[in-house]
Amino acid sequence: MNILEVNQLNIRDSKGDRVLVQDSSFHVREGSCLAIVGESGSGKSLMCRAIMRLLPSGIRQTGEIAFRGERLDGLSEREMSALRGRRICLIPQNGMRAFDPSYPVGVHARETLRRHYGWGRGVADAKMTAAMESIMLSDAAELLGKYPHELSGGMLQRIMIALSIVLEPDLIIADEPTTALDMITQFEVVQQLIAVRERIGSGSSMLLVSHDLGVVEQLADEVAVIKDGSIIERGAARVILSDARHAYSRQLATARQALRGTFRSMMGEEI
Ligand SMILES: Nc1ncnc2c1ncn2[C@@H]1O[C@H](COP(=O)(O)OP(=O)(O)OP(=O)(O)O)[C@@H](O)[C@H]1O
Repeated sequence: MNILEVNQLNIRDSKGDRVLVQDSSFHVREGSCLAIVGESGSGKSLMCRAIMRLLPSGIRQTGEIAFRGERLDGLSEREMSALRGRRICLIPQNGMRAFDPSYPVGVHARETLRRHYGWGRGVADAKMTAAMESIMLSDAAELLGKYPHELSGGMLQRIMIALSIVLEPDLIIADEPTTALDMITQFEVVQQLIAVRERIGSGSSMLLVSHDLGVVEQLADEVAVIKDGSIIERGAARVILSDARHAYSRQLATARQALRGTFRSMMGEEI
């Protein structure tokens, strides 16, 4: 069964009258991870935000988006906001964007958990602390007391991952979760995303966006390749990464070889 189905998604800049994403269709199977890969500017982030119905003003979307068979494009804003975070959790590209800059990150986490689960401060903090410890973030109390600008992008991303462990969403959308992180932090964040999928119930479904096929190889079951706003190839991750039909996909796959060696050596495997 598909947890997410996107049909004929079109995204257009209504001011500039530019087509940014064209006729894109894809689905995420229950319990599996679909990676959308493509170079910078190809439309990946816009797709994620379109699913969450969080596109900036001036950008228009058309097409069908169904989550567990229910059309998201037909929901009211109130229904959609009840679903965001709780059932579909977006880990955005920029960790800073995930948190309200005017409050310590713990206040944001508490408020999110109160809104979705009705938990008070004590329960919310205890759950966050346990989730943070489970992904090797110690000193939870100190971290939760800090404002977003006092923490690095990688740390904010990890706190967001901890929050998604507590929220137990049905679907995680991870938009370039490792961009702008150094190699060690990238490796840790990927390990934590693997752990999140294992930890949440029978295995959380994931839509992963990345231009880094080293990361995709670690996480994805299936891959869709996007170029200039259109999906040009889809298939099982091992096929796309090793035997893609499209020249552009093969080019991306070649670029991954260098990263693959680094990841393997970090994992202690022989290259
Ligand atoms: N608010 C906006 N108004 C107009 N054009 C936009 C807006 N946001 C994004 N775009 C354009 O849409 C295209 C796709 O952007 P998008 O951010 O989805 O790319 P991406 O594949 O996620 O790349 P990256 O990994 O660099 O973020 C780009 O050409 C970008 O300039």
